[in-house]
Amino acid sequence: MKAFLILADGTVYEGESIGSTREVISEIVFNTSMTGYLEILTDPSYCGQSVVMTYPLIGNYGVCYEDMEDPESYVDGYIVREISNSPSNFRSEDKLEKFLVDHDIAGIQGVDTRALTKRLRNYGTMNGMITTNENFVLEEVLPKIKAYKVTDAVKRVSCKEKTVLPGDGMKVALMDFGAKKNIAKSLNERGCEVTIYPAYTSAEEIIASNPDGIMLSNGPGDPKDCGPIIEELKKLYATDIPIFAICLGHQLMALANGADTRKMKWGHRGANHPVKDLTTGRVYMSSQNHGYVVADKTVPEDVAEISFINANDASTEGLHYLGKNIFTVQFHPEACPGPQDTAFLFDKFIDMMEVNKDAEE
Ligand SMILES: NC(=O)CC[C@H](N)C(=O)O
Repeated sequence: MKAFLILADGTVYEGESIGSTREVISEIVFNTSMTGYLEILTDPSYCGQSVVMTYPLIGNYGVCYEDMEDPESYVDGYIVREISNSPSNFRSEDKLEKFLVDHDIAGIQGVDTRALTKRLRNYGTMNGMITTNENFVLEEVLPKIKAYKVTDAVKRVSCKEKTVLPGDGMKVALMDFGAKKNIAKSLNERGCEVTIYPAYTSAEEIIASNPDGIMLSNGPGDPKDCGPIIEELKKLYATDIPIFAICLGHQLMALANGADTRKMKWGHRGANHPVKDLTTGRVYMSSQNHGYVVADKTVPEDVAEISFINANDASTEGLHYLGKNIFTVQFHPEACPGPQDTAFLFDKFIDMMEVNKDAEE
């Protein structure tokens, strides 16, 4: 069956329908990872978006359900050059197309994803519609496409009740704004007892549970849509509890402290984004998925300093809060997919919690 991708600028790409045949309007973003498609499809930060994979053959090692970063997929649409129908991998349990059907993801293959990505780079991230309706009327659908905005995303993806992963090390409260599984796992593997809290849990409840540290997760949408959460983070900042934050968590902590965020032209989504540690000068490869960023020069100088920058475009990739046990990063130290170069940041967080706990005793 034919399928069409219609961009907000009126460009139409014709391809073949894969996965669900439902019609979706979403934000169209591209990811440059060569592998890790299942981790990408189950990263809750893509809620309300359709993902274009720039690598031309996707699905060639099948579906390994263990690799999922969330039991659900919040990706609306999936755009590829070619989907593999003959996966070859001893871990594979299914074909990728079955996964797209099972999770109601509207897919399209046969798209010139290079041309599409160039367009998104030149004009910036755009909304788009994926449809199997051959009789669409461009003038009718374009206003709807243009009007689309990702809303209430954190509420949709966050857990509804708190859960505990037992451990006999440091006690960590993980705020789930749409957390990828490997964040809790990375802490738990290092012995931490991880309590995962719904995004809208009050600061009072977190503080009353007396955690050794607080982890703020990644998550979807515009950070400025999370006003009530930002208010709670201000209260958490005011305590002496060590805090480590990733991606959306990093953006929200910056907003809670007087900095600003802005939407990037096309964002960073891939598994080889170089980030430079400004203390040592060393560059690490990182996994990334973000469309917003902490705006340059908006971080109050007496509150935090920039710890990492992106080596490609010099945008802010990390903050270290002055006089506080708080550090935050825009990239993904939990990887999945992607290089594990920056996993040492979890060890840094654990050291920080231990030193802080010793000092208190
Ligand atoms: N992975 C994330 O946490 C993304 C944060 C935010 N939704 C952005 O796109 O910038």
